[in-house]
Amino acid sequence: MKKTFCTAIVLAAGSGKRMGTKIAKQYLEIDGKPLLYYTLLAFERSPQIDKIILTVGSEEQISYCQETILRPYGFQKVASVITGGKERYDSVWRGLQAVRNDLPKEAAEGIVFIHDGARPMVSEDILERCFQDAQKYHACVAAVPVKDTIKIADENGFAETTPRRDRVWQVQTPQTFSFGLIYDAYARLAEQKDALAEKGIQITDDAMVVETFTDHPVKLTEGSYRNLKVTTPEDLPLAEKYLHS
Ligand SMILES: Nc1ccn([C@@H]2O[C@H](COP(=O)(O)OP(=O)(O)OP(=O)(O)O)[C@@H](O)[C@H]2O)c(=O)n1
Ligand SMILES: C[C@](O)(CO)[C@H](O)COP(=O)(O)O
Repeated sequence: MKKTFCTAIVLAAGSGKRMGTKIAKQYLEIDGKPLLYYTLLAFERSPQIDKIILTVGSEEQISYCQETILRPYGFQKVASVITGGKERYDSVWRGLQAVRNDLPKEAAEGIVFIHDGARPMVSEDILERCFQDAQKYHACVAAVPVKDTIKIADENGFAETTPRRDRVWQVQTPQTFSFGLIYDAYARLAEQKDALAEKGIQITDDAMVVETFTDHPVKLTEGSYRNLKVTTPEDLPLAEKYLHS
């Protein structure tokens, strides 16, 4: 049976403000290699992934990635390196358009994995589970049950509500979709993002775009507590520990 074409959009166009380092966090090194190397390696090695679209922060970063990561380490699946946008969702939208414009038509008939470049610990097991669930449900996100009690705050910083902990999940990436579903949802976001911003609606993940513009349910797929997003300084030694274990 013909394999479903799978594309990964790896997001690395952020500036890493919360990390507080001079260079963007995705280029911080572990064992002499940038974090982004490890993220790309997971998708390069995955038998599910056919092509990768990489979004970076600038034209200079395109050259930097090609010369210091893609060429030296022989990444074959990276089909395009493009510049992202101001917000994460802008970068995703540019990546989705690249899938449609730069890749064979099978890509737009297949599945797309949208993944944070700052999550270098993504495993083949997670990719496989996301592939299976995306084939079955057409929309899924890697996620783990929260361990702490979560509270929703009011505007004054007081606890307002406490959701049932057994119904609260901490969402990760990849966020994986049938390409047409996520492309059409993002096309509507592109038209309405200013109106949403005026209403104070923050689009912080891709599932939200599907939830906002479609009635399609999004499956929560088992991720891993090791699949952390390197965001603040204390995350780096943890990522290093996980990479070595
Ligand atoms: N305009 C943006 C913003 C973020 N990202 C990417 O999306 C992922 C998750 O975003 P986040 O962890 O917030 O990264 P930054 O935006 O770089 O971090 P910060 O918010 O601390 O600046 C990262 O791999 C980041 O590079 C992106 O491609 N384009
Ligand atoms: C998409 C995400 O990784 C899911 O947890 C998260 O929302 C990204 O947020 P960020 O502020 O762009 O890192």
